[in-house]
Amino acid sequence: MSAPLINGKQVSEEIRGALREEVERLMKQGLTPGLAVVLVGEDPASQVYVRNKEKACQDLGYYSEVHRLPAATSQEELLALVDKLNNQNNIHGILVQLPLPKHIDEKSVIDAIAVEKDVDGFHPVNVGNLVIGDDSLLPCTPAGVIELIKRTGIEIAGKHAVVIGRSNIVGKPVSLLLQRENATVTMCHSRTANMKELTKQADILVVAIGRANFVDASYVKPGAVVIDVGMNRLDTGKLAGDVDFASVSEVSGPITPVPGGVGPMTITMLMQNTLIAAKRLKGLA
Ligand SMILES: Nc1nc2c(c(=O)[nH]1)N[C@@H](CN(C=O)c1ccc(C(=O)N[C@@H](CCC(=O)O)C(=O)O)cc1)CN2
Repeated sequence: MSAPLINGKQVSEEIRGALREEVERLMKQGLTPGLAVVLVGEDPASQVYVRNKEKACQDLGYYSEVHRLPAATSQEELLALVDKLNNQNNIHGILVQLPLPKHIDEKSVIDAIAVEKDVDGFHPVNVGNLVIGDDSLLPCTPAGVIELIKRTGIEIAGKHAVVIGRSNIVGKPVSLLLQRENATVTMCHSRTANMKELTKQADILVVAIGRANFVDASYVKPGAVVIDVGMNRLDTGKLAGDVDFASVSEVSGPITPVPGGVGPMTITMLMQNTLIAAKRLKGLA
């Protein structure tokens, strides 16, 4: 490997340091940011992510509530909890961990979260504001991708960015955020013809297609920045990105590893969103 690593853990720690200091200042003004996380069921990966969110709150001095509900929880029960949290003054951010059990309609639950407490940035009003370029709470992983690129000292403006993947939670919002940073953006997806012809034009390649090791060196222009948003658990138990790191890092420029790249930024951006939401709700921003 010759390509420089983009270190998500390090960038994440830098941001958390600044958040910690800001929380200390806000607490002197009587504001403690509060985050409620709701987990339904026992998905092992979700349990780890929720525990890490709880730890991040403790580490940064936030108030936190974790609601662990049985898998058989009904949609009505979950909506009643969301309603209670919407009206709770010490809670500024609400996150319902995804995926939800199949009998619960994700959209109904996301739509029920108060827009100003939607620290996941998934509510249609926040998505709409992102599309038109108005102020909104940004989805955590896409916001983390942009922070990671910028804080590594990589210029986005004027670059050709190619995004592989068109999901509502990563591909679409990351494309919009790259445009907002003045990149020229091309989107590819599973039905794109001649994908390599497009990806080989990318100065910045963001991969979020959800297929382990999908992108190898033949997709990448020499020296291009490569951001791997993939997180695929292999049968061996190992975590793999959507990028074949060994192959791509032979030709690429700066590249994110998995783990240790975009992943750590997701929870850090959640903490940042919670702080922003708390300040807005208190009239301090
Ligand atoms: N309501 C939400 N649900 C889910 C989201 C989300 O943003 N909001 N994203 C993912 C899970 N996720 C946070 O919830 C998340 C995923 C991965 C990481 C992370 O730090 N990954 C590490 C590796 C961890 C491991 O070994 O498993 C890394 O990449 O270094 C943090 C958060 C789905 N659900």
